[in-house]
Amino acid sequence: MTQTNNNMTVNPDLAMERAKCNFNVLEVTHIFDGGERNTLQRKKIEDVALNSGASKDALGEEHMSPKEKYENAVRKSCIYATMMKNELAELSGLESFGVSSPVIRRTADAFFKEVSPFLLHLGMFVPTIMGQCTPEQQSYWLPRALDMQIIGTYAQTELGHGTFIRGLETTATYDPETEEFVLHSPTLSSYKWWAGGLGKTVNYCIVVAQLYTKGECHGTHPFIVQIRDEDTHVPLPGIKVGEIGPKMGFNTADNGFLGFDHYRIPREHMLMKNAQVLKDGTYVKVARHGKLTYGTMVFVRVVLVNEVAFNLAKASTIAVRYSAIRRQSKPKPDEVEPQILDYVTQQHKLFIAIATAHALQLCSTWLWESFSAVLAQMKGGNTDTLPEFHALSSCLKAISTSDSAHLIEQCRHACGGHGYMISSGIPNLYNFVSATRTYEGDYTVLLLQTARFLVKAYEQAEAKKPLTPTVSYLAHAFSGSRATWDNSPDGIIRSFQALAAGKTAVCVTNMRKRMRAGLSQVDAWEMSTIQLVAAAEAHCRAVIADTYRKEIVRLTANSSPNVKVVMDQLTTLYLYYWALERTGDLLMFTSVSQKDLVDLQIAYEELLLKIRPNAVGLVDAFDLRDELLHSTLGSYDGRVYERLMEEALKSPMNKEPVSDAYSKYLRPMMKGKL
Ligand SMILES: CC/C=C\C/C=C\C/C=C\C/C=C\CCCCC(=O)SCCNC(=O)CCNC(=O)[C@H](O)C(C)(C)COP(=O)(O)OP(=O)(O)OC[C@H]1O[C@@H](n2cnc3c(N)ncnc32)[C@H](O)[C@@H]1OP(=O)(O)O
Ligand SMILES: Cc1cc2nc3c(=O)[nH]c(=O)nc-3n(C[C@H](O)[C@H](O)[C@H](O)COP(=O)(O)OP(=O)(O)OC[C@H]3O[C@@H](n4cnc5c(N)ncnc54)[C@H](O)[C@@H]3O)c2cc1C
Repeated sequence: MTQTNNNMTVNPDLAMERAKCNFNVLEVTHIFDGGERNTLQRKKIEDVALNSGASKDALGEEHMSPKEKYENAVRKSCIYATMMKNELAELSGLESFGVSSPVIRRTADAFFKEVSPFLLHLGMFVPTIMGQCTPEQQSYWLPRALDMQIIGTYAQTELGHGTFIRGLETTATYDPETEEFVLHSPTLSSYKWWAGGLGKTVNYCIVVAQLYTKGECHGTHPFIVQIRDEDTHVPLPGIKVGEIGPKMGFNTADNGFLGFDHYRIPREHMLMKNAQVLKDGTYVKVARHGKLTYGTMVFVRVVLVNEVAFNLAKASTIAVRYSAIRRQSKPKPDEVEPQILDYVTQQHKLFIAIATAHALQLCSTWLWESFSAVLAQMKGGNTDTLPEFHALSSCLKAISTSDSAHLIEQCRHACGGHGYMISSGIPNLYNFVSATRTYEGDYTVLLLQTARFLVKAYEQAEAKKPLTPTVSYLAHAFSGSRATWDNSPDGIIRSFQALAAGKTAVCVTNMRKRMRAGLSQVDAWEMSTIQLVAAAEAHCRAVIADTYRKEIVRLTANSSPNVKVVMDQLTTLYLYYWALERTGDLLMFTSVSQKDLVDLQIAYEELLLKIRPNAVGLVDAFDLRDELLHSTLGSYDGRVYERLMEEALKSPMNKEPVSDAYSKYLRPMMKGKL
């Protein structure tokens, strides 16, 4: 066993990997964090939040009953929220604590193997108050929410409808006599369903309901609604609320249901930034864009790209470290069993996960900056950039969550049987991230939103009208010849854009054909949706590839030579991987030949070998403390087998030498006395 500086006993294979790494790990950490200052600030926050040991459980969460798990999660949420109000608020340098800080959010992961019941309070309740309230409403609600005097959630989805918001059934009918809204759930399918924290934790929620005033329906609007007594926490009369039951993950989030029986709230509890109902019941539209009430969803879609990048970084750290200590099979009889990381197929499974974590992390920062610019313009009354941003955030949310879920599962495959243990950390990561593909807008549904934008942009390009930046490549779609293949990074990115343009053109052509053949526009669109989803996916891959490449070139401009090399290798790997995944499309839409593709495969395999010696260094650069990983397989010291055994011995099943099930069932059955 090798000793490190701080006297930690480290598995010798991992120690060897670290000795072999040829680049400065800290420099890459700074790139991933967005600069040295951010790294220092993150570390300070982690030290304060995690060094006290407050995040630890006496008994592993996985051995608790559902009720114990929930109560334990509330206990730790309260500890963490108190830390946020006190020590962490100042350190995080945020005006309003925690609300948009990925570091605060990530540090919280040390406290929860699943999720906090407060996630929706900070993730959607507070952002909705910030985004949908008038200044007067904000000054009343925001301090109470930030100080955790009230805890809230976001109740939009109903039993009958999640995707189709316009189809929601909950009604909010204005009564000018009492200046109140009457909230009502007219059917079983109108019951709110899913909101995180609603089951047992929150006392307030944002409710999205169909607004009726003066006998007219004005569509869905948000309302802030008290559902439990602020002192006793008992549900208020007219409210039917509870928890929806066990799920694949999110089992500490007490997702809930909620129904209203003619439940009254004051007029001022409608969130009135974008639309108002006056005392006499007159409806006044304030916003210049009809979809601004969907703003919180757009915010969360942006946040999620960062969230899944972080979770993928965790899974790849676990799987790469484990692959460095795990030895299996004997391809060369005279040599020792190799580390499984030496198998090229293993590298193929894992290095794309590292590269994707980088790509998504950098895209998320870029997306956040674009979002801030759109918000700043909207403050000045200009909503022109919103359609492009909605299209962009929709596809990035869809692809980042779907790719991350797939790659986390691939990391589990890479860990063999031990990856299936809860204690490996990977099942919880997968259960969490696979939900992100569905919530906040399902994958297919969001890609079809992007496709709407692409088709419109294509028609603009056809009419030689100006295009917005992310689709400017469509201007080249009418050259009449296939894009020229060239295997440089810029050449591959141009090919990805040609794929997206080509697929969009095919969709438009097919829809026009179908309409000429007599189909309505809606039916022609529906018949083309498989290809429209593929076009939007191709567009998103082009955007991610282009952004990742540009950002890495920019961020490594002053890096040391070896960091430049390894970062360049990772971006190239990302481009080769996706080119090889899409060979059929490249053959359709570019001049690539069979020989070019065979050469590209060989170049890809050689690149894997070049990255191999730096693999552990690359995941170390994510700088994920053991407390965040929650993993027997991925800890920094690589004491995998010791940890697996330690965890197994904690199982309550091992507390008694003979299980009660023996005398109750096994013995009678074996003795023929059952
Ligand atoms: C410290 C802690 C800090 C942070 C927390 C950290 C992490 C938090 C992470 C996560 C939070 C935790 C958990 C979240 C749990 C999940 C919560 C939820 O799921 S809430 C519910 C979410 N629900 C959805 O997302 C529903 C999806 N459906 C829709 O968005 C819409 O219904 C639709 C599919 C977009 C369709 O809408 P609609 O029918 O109204 O519109 P049309 O299709 O007819 O389109 C008309 C026109 O409008 C454009 N448009 C649609 N949406 C938008 C938008 N948002 N912005 C701008 N424009 C929009 C659309 O493109 C059309 O344009 P056109 O083509 O006509 O020009
Ligand atoms: C863990 C978790 C937490 C959640 N938390 C919250 C919360 O806090 N608050 C809240 O309000 N909601 C929450 N939700 C609900 C979530 O937002 C919805 O489940 C999600 O938006 C998908 O909607 P749906 O369930 O209605 O799916 P559906 O729309 O019924 O989707 C089912 C299938 O139909 C397809 N489909 C639907 N419409 C179309 C279409 N137009 N074209 C093609 N295909 C289509 C979808 O692609 C999907 O494959 C949560 C969900 C989960 C899983």
